[in-house]
Amino acid sequence: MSIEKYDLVVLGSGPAGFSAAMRAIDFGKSVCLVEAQHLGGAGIMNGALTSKAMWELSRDYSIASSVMRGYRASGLNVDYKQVQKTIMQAAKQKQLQMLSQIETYAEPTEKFGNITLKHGWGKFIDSHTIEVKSEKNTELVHGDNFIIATGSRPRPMPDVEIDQERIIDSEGIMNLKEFPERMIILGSGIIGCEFATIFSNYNQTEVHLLDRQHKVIPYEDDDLSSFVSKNLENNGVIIHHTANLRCIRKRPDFLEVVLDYQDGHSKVIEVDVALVAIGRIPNLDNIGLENVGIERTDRGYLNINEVCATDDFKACNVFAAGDVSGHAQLYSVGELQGRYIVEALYGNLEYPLDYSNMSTLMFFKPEVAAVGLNEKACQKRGIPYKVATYSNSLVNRAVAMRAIDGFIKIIVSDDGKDRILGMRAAGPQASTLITSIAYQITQKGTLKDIRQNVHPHPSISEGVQECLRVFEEKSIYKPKAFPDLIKLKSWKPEKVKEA
Ligand SMILES: Cc1cc2nc3c(=O)[nH]c(=O)nc-3n(C[C@H](O)[C@H](O)[C@H](O)COP(=O)(O)OP(=O)(O)OC[C@H]3O[C@@H](n4cnc5c(N)ncnc54)[C@H](O)[C@@H]3O)c2cc1C
Ligand SMILES: NC(=O)c1ccc[n+]([C@@H]2O[C@H](COP(=O)([O-])OP(=O)(O)OC[C@H]3O[C@@H](n4cnc5c(N)ncnc54)[C@H](O)[C@@H]3O)[C@@H](O)[C@H]2O)c1
Repeated sequence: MSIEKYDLVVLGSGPAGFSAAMRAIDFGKSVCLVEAQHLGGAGIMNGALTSKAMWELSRDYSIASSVMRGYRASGLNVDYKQVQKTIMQAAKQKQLQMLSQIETYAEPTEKFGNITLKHGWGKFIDSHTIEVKSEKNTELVHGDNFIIATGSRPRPMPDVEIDQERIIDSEGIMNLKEFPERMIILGSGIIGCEFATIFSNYNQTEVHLLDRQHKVIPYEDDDLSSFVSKNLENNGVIIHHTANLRCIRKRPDFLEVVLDYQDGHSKVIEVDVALVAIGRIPNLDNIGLENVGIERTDRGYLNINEVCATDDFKACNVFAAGDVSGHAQLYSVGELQGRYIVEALYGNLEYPLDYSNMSTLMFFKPEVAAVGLNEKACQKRGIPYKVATYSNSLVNRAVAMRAIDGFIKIIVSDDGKDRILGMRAAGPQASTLITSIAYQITQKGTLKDIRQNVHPHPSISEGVQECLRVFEEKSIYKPKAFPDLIKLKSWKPEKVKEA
């Protein structure tokens, strides 16, 4: 059997694998991209793009059905099948762009390398060979270097069998035939809260959300968790705080869900669909890790170093990027790592891999964005900080939009240096606002560095400007006049550490 040879072989075409492959052709390399399922991985299908398409559509619907804006739409109705069709059009559009680029670079040119896409399951035979197995055939592929970018899948819930019809996870959303009348979402992290937002926006489904703790998105500070909880409830979501799932009994026409609360009482509810969203686990089974001597961490991820190598850089030809790496499971992290590996291999590394400025966008109602440290993280690390909060209800643009629900919260170090440590933004355009502070975190910026920036009017970003002014007691609107809307406080550990 003849073996095709490549400079770089990438397992998985999600954000991590695709970005690595595309960066490698910039360096004139021959690349083989192996994909077992959907081109684009969870970055496109059953993941980031499809869920965001669904969120956007649900938000439009929710705005159209509102009655507080001087208009009242009549005859408004929504059809799940049509919604699904629109989402699939979005996914298809993106996949066709990816395919078009792959086809454009099928042959090498003087300046660029070339890329070959193979559909099939990739598995290491040895450290320079993988087997690619599809329904039609099995072939061997040789590579000088490899990147494992096989992503993640939903974490199974003990004793809950996913049938992807009535008991689904995020991979089964597209299998639903219509809006369920009643639904429970198990897990109140980002995916759980995003789908609770989406289904409650459509107002066709009675949405229950199981939250094992007191607050949803438990890793965030209490003010943000409470804000998200309150808004979900205002949108009609029934949140079962401090509840654990005992079991789901499948009846012919409904599911019987038994919940046990921390205070000892239990509740039985009836729903039509249960959606499990309790985290994601890496796809590392049956890819031949044992044939290349790579071990997994206690948490099941790949043990990678500062350049995403699975061993000492000079001795290593197997790298890992994206959700398998054990870093935050975000599209941008996968892209960053994938591109970084290629630059480490074929280019000159100009800066170390930096995760401190990675923003997380959460598509709730309203949207929420996070970058850098929050109060919980500062306190855990013993970092003294000051924190200012500024409500959107004082920001003219938000007032004009009639969308005053939200706030800006910025944290700076309280060590005389005033270094920007983190920001949380909730409200319209939060996803755009976060990048200015993310940039300051990358640049190790201080309050002094950014206070000269003048923000245009009327913009939501004026809230960031005012929030920064609060630290120096120079804001136009004052905490004394609006104690509930503008806040400044500080925290110091007993033993102070450097930020
Ligand atoms: C519902 C949902 C919403 C999300 N929303 C966001 C968001 O708004 N913003 C954000 O930043 N992140 C979001 N994420 C997370 C984001 O999608 C992931 O972090 C990202 O897709 C991970 O990229 P990756 O390349 O590591 O893996 P993946 O995207 O999972 O891609 C891995 C690919 O590898 C393939 N593969 C697996 N094993 C093999 C094998 N042996 N051989 C060949 N191919 C293989 C898989 O089929 C898959 O296509 C969301 C995730 C979900 C599930
Ligand atoms: N907008 C975005 O950036 C975005 C959107 C969706 C997903 N993602 C990524 O996908 C990853 C997975 O999302 P997720 O929401 O599934 O995970 P998550 O880690 O954000 O949240 C999981 C939730 O499930 C709860 N949980 C865990 N085990 C449970 C159990 N047995 N019973 C009840 N609750 C349980 C946890 O307490 C937590 O609240 C995230 O870490 C995130 O990085 C990102």
